[in-house]
Amino acid sequence: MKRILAADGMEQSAIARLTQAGFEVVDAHYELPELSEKIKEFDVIVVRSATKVREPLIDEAVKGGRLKLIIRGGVGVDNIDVKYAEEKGIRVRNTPNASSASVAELAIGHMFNIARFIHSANVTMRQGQWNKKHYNGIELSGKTLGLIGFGRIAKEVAKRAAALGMTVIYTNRSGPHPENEPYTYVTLEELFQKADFISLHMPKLADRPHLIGKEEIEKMKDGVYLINTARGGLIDEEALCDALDSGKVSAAAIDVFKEEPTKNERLYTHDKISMTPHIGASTDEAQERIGEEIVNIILEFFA
Ligand SMILES: NC(=O)C1=CN([C@@H]2O[C@H](COP(=O)(O)OP(=O)(O)OC[C@H]3O[C@@H](n4cnc5c(N)ncnc54)[C@H](O)[C@@H]3O)[C@@H](O)[C@H]2O)C=CC1
Ligand SMILES: O=C(O)CCC(=O)C(=O)O
Repeated sequence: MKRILAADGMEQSAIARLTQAGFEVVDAHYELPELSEKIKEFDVIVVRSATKVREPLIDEAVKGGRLKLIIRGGVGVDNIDVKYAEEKGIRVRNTPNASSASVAELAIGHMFNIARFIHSANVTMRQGQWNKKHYNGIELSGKTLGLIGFGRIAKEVAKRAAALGMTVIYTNRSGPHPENEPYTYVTLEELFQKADFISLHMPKLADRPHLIGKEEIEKMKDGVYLINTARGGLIDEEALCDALDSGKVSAAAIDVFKEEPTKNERLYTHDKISMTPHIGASTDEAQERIGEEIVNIILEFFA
């Protein structure tokens, strides 16, 4: 019987379908070094973002001679040493489509938060304060939203932002494409100059720690709003805090952190940041779709 380790949880309906199809699913999270031993007993490991599948763990799996497939229940595979696994004959798959709408909705929600101080007002009202005078915000309507990366999630953000009356510009690695109309392609430099809101929707960089640091922030409009629901560290956290303190950046929204859970106290105590603990894909709908995709990948793989 093929054995599947759901290392970071899996939808019950997906577990039921796999069990029905004759697989044994173990829904358990192990930390290293225990995971290095456990992984030898499985044909498939399914992870979200908590479990890191790095070279040493892959070496242990290879010693076990059983692991054939690593599935990332999600989009970003930066927690898996993909090339190394594939070199060792272990396939790596992800579920690229399942969570786009959920992440897009979270990004838009964060934009409303920071434009209207919703995140701060929630905190201060719970403390018994009535800070009406402090919370004069701005409208999203009429503002320019710059999207960095224009893949599945950014396209969902663009649709929603356009419906709110925002002008959407984007930049990505592949350049302009007629399919992306009516949104306007710009270079990264142009985007920095033109955007009132900047939202990141691209993978973690392989060759450098961050995309946006002090220098890049200086090129942006005064009072810009930054949103990162992509990957932690794409915006340098210290440079961001400095820019929030100086007022160069009006406010920021962050779902993803350089280290998770974040220990950056300056960041998580900053009242100009609307933050969530990496919950972009944490909706019933996204997790159901992810579960379905995982089942389909496994059934197809072992067909
Ligand atoms: N907060 C959360 O829970 C979630 C976060 N994510 C993150 O969102 C990212 C984007 O997801 P999708 O839109 O589904 O991916 P996608 O693969 O559909 O799109 C990625 C886009 O980024 C662009 N890109 C890649 N490298 C770039 C660079 N150096 N500069 C500019 N553009 C670049 C690509 O050309 C493409 O347009 C994922 O890589 C993942 O890190 C994804 C799902 C959930
Ligand atoms: O599994 C999660 O909750 C994280 C989702 C994510 O970041 C991704 O799919 O890339």
